[in-house]
Amino acid sequence: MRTAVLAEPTHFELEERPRPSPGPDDVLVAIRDVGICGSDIHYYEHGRIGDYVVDYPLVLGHESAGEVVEAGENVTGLEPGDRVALEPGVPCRRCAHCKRGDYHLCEDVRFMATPPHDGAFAEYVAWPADFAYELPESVSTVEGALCEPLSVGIHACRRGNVGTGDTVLVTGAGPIGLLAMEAARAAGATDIVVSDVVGEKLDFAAERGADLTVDVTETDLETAIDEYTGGIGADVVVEASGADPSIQSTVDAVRRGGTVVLVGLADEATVPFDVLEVIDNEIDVHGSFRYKNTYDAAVDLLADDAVDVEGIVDFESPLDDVEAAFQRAMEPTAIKGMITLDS
Ligand SMILES: NC(=O)c1ccc[n+]([C@@H]2O[C@H](COP(=O)([O-])OP(=O)(O)OC[C@H]3O[C@@H](n4cnc5c(N)ncnc54)[C@H](O)[C@@H]3O)[C@@H](O)[C@H]2O)c1
Ligand SMILES: C[C@@H](O)[C@H](N)C(=O)O
Repeated sequence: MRTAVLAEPTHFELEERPRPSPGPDDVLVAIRDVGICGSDIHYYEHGRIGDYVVDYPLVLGHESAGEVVEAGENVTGLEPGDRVALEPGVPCRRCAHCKRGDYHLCEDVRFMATPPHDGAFAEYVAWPADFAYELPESVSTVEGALCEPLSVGIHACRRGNVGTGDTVLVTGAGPIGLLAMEAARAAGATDIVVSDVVGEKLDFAAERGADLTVDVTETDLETAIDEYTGGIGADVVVEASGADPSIQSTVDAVRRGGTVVLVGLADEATVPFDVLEVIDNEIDVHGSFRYKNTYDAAVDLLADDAVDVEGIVDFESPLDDVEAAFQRAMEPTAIKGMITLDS
């Protein structure tokens, strides 16, 4: 099968590799669409993210969907011809975290495209059937692939307990912020404010329904939120930029008794943070790591047309052009590139 392999920093090679064989509990999936995520770009450019260091060659891509072509002997509920979204992190199922139900915190998770595990920029992937979610007729495989970043947004909104009538501030209008905005709206938020430092990103967020956008290079975020909420502050802040100033501003923008959800990964582990504001204002600060039990919800939201994910895709490229696609994805105004594979 054709496979795009990251052979060295900033260089892919197209290789012929053997088609994987599904185990008894797996499905073999002919991949149709794979999104390019910021973490793929980071591995492409820098060869590492924190302690995860690429041992070349590595297959990138973890936002994937395709068509089942073979099902292992124990698989029930999926058969050849079914279209599925693949949840990329398969946990050990045995550790204390898995047994508590926090399978996304499993330390032995096999997560696609996270060293040393290969991802989905390939014609076929064999994957455990219980981490493959059937897509109804009305949901495309592009949408199936985007269940992954949508899941990050759903999990963040669950961590923030976003509810009916809430005002939610999303800081950062990249794919994660835009899809957190979708998830917040679907969870009942009626007012969504989005901040960024790039005007084009904010224009795009406004086109997609943000009620207010704030360019923090021009306007003070706390002042803008105060004006919008009559001095109260946002009920929930979802921090989706990873930028230090944005992380610091969350505690000023949230209301007393509100919740801050930290999704964006800061460059450094330590960011100065006003803990007295957190204490005096009883602010709940939650980390949000990947997701758990979100794929069924993501597929249902898509089937109900309750979220728009496909609209964030700004270009599609074939597997053969993966290198050019990554170069394009690195442009400052790019949002989401999609690698498409022929049937
Ligand atoms: N916690 C998790 O499980 C998880 C999962 C996926 C991604 N992430 C992280 O979430 C973040 C967002 O991911 P993405 O793919 O959307 O990234 P992205 O780089 O595409 O988007 C980040 C956005 O933040 C904007 N930004 C920069 N400085 C800002 C500031 N001071 N205020 C407001 N916005 C600012 C950028 O212009 C950009 O539009 C990244 O840090 C990523 O690593 C975390
Ligand atoms: C969750 C996923 O999208 C993220 N890029 C990660 O590797 O954790």
